[in-house]
Amino acid sequence: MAGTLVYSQKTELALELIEAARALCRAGLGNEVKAISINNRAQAEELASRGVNVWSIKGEGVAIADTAALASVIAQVAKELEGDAIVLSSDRRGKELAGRLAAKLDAGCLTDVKAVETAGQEVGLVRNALGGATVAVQTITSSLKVVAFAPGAFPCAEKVSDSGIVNELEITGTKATVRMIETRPKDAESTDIRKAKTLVVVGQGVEDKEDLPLVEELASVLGAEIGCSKPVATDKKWLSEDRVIGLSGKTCQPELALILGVSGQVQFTVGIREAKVIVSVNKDENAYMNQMADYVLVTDIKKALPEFLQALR
Ligand SMILES: Cc1cc2nc3c(=O)[nH]c(=O)nc-3n(C[C@H](O)[C@H](O)[C@H](O)COP(=O)(O)OP(=O)(O)OC[C@H]3O[C@@H](n4cnc5c(N)ncnc54)[C@H](O)[C@@H]3O)c2cc1C
Repeated sequence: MAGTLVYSQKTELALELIEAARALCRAGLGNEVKAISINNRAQAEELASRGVNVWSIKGEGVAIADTAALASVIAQVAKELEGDAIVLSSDRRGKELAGRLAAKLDAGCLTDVKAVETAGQEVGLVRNALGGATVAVQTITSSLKVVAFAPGAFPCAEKVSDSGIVNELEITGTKATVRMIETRPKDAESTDIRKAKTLVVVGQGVEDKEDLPLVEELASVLGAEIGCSKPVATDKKWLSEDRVIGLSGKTCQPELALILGVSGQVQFTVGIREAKVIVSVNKDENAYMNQMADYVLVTDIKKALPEFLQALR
């Protein structure tokens, strides 16, 4: 038995993956967590401070956006270190990397994994199935496994006094397939709604864009972040995609979710069902969202928004 290899270019996610990989080891997959860091010495040291040995790889010309080149590098390292499992983050880039690596290494692969269980003699990987309507425990039967964990599924590994070792490794001959022309920071409104204690959620029931400032004011009075259903971001483009809740967005666990005009399709509710208190405002008393809510207000949002603000200001 050899190692479980962890990689994410984002340090916070890599720290979560260390805990995920430890859970895999406890369940019987691999006996040592090892981390990979590519062209990022500072990250390598941060990971080592969590008590894992790190391979800090210098890959000339390997850009983070170049998932084909990243996959080549990680595949080489996995062979060298005789990894049993490669653990990635199920964010956009991580999912692409997972598929590429699995194909390169002839490994089985699961993405969007939320937890680890033992399933008989096997390691069970817990993930949503049937579009989020149910939860399944699945196993990978190939000897080498690629597992991508949902961001936030595990807490970040804590610093320990006994740091791991940072090993330098140079990889040459990787062919870059992407040329980086420019990098830009995300726009200022970008946020991580997964961390919000209170969420005001905009659904398509918020029919007029002119009502968004009222929603923003309501969020500000409540000290809340704004989330949304998918069509509000992807079809209407009123809010950024990193605010989408659900299967193709984020899974949130706020103390309070005030949900404005969301019908409650399973692809949405899978991302909010762990909220402590759900309030649904919907003019349709039979909306699915209301079945999950702790409190339901059957009314038109146009009427509810000013009244909420008047009561809370
Ligand atoms: C593979 C796949 C992945 C998906 N992933 C996601 C995902 O991650 N997140 C997501 O959200 N969706 C996702 N979807 C889409 C999902 O199925 C729904 O289409 C979407 O959630 C609907 O958004 P909505 O509830 O805002 O809009 P609608 O379904 O149109 O619902 C609007 C609601 O507002 C109410 N309403 C209308 N006007 C008013 C008013 N004036 N006052 C009060 N209430 C009003 C209506 O009664 C209705 O209940 C996915 C779909 C697929 C196929």
